[in-house]
Amino acid sequence: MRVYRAKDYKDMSRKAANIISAQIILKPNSVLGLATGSTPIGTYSQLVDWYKKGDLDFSEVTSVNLDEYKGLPGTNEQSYYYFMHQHLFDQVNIQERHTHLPNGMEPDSKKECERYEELIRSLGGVDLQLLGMGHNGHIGFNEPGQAFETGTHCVDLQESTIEANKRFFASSADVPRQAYTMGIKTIMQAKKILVVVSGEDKAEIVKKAFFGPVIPGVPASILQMHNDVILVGDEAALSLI
Ligand SMILES: N[C@@H]1[C@@H](O)[C@H](O)[C@@H](COP(=O)(O)O)O[C@@H]1O
Repeated sequence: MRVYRAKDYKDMSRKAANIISAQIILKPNSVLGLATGSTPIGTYSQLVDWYKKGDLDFSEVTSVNLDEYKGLPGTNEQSYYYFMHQHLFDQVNIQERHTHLPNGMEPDSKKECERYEELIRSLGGVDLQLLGMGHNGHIGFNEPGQAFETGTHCVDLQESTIEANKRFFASSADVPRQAYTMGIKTIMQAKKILVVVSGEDKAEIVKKAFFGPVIPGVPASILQMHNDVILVGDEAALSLI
């Protein structure tokens, strides 16, 4: 694992965007695994900026997102579909048909998870997977305790995750209780993984995930077993390592 220390959130975003940008320049038809959450917003905005300056071209890029709330339509502002269109897809020249997320409106979990897993396989896998990390070490929506070997599946969100994400909803009662997410196995199959972390509140989990034992209780700890992981964090998030 390589660790890039950034001085603040802006610097972290620029460093992460640089890595994604290099990926696209070296392989214009890359399959990017994308993430939501507040941490990668600055990374997306930096990519949009470079695109607008003419330095990046997304026309051949394909994207597959990590996860989506079950039961939220793409028109809902809290859906990850909406988030991705707002922060990236609508602002660059990626082709809509090349952008993929789990379909939160598919009620049949088995059917949707199989479709998504098959889609990723048919694309030849993910070249670069961007990840944020929850306070309990979740990646995507893989909550602590789940088996490392799962593919895309439907999860019951933990109370702490619902609490953390309620800031985006009117109340915690409005936060969906389930989500579709790529599994740990799906994530680990990506050729390269880029993790972004920011803020003092992530320092403890960063230490546990990257320097503690590899255990299902800390889902992100499995990343220690991947042979091409880059961790980009700001001073605060990396303060304990
Ligand atoms: N499903 C997403 C994760 O992919 C993300 O990593 C996490 C942390 O979000 P933030 O970056 O806002 O701390 O939030 C959500 O639960």
